[in-house]
Amino acid sequence: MRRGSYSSIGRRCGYPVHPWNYRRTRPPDMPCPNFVVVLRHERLGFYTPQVETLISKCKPTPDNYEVFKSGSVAARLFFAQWSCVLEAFVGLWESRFDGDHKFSPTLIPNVIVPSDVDELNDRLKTLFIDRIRGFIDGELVKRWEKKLENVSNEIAGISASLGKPNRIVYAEKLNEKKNGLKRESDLIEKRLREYRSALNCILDHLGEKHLNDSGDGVQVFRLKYEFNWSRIYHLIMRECRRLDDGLPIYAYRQEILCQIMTQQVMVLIGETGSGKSTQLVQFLADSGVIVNGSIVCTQPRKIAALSLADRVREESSGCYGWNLIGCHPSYSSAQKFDGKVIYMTDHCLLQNCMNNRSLSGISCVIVDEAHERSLNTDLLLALLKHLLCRRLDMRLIIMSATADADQLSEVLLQLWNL
Ligand SMILES: Nc1ncnc2c1ncn2[C@@H]1O[C@H](COP(=O)(O)OP(=O)(O)OP(=O)(O)O)[C@@H](O)[C@H]1O
Repeated sequence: MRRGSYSSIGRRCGYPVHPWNYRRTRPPDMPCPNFVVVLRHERLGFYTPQVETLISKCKPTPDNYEVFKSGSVAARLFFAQWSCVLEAFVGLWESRFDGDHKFSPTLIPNVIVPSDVDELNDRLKTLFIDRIRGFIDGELVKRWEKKLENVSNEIAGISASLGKPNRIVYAEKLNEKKNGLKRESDLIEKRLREYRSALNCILDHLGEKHLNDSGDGVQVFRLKYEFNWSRIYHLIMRECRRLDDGLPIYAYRQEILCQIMTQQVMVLIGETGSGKSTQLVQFLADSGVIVNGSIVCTQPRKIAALSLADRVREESSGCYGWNLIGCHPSYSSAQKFDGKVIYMTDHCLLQNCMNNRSLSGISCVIVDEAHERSLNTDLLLALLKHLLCRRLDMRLIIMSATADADQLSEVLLQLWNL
């Protein structure tokens, strides 16, 4: 036996002990475990049958466990042996990737040995790298490549038709269709490139070499040195969902990030539903382009601010800490900018701006639906103009679905020259 219970061998060997004292929370008849695997669920709810099934399939079986009927922790599995917890923990992540359950396992050791942490990280690195490689050449990518092939065949067919004598009206129609298909094919290629560069960025973090370059030189994820397996898992899955959804803005992620890195003000125009309001904040928060301070996205209406915050929280579940996506639908003097992304009404930001002229705590302001040109938006933009001169670290992004970018820039210049 490599190690006994925490109270005997763990202490005798002088291993450091995890600050969380399990003796306080474990059931009275349960011996103090050396290792605890916590199974968390992103959504609060009741999942006793699912978690019981998962535990029954866990190999090796835990020495003991607790199942919770509600809350974010679904269960805690207790192990005495390192070899057992290691196999069980890696197995739980494997089955998570296989889609057998939706619980994120976290290991809390009561007895910490650095070589154990290294062993666990090595095993998980191998598993994650293997799965990422699978995703890079997976079914989803093949489906998009097939679509790309079909579009290319269609373009070739139209080019062949255009080579024959045609009536002018018909030739114009064919040309229009060909241009549309070319745009679609470009978009698919760019989306695939974004997807690969995001997964390669995670491979980099895991210390794995890869052949493809990471696009425009912008890191789409800013990952800390230590491995947060749950976060990495959710980032991978969100990339797969993004490719699957095929929102137009995804194809331009690195281009947009490059612009924001180098320019203080940017005007972003995209058709309705292209993903501006929900995706851009996440791109910024992931990439670390906006390092300190919050990213504030203003909306003309409260309902839009609340619904977007909910949507982004749902989409990015597991990718950031708990309260990092917030919403301030109305102004309060006690408001703090402690979230990474905050949706608010333009009226609320204007009030904040009047009371805190330097907008300390905010590093990026996104003014959405700028074409609506409300009085609040215009006043806000006027105040932001002065602020941008003082705060060179600050970024302003003006977004609209319907406006012409040049026309909007012109209006802004006029407004700022007043
Ligand atoms: N609260 C929500 N619930 C469900 N789906 C949503 C929600 N908000 C956005 N979506 C979906 O997410 C996608 C991107 O929406 P998003 O609002 O980011 O686009 P947009 O370019 O900002 O559009 P608009 O210019 O109309 O604001 C759309 O397909 C939309 O249907």
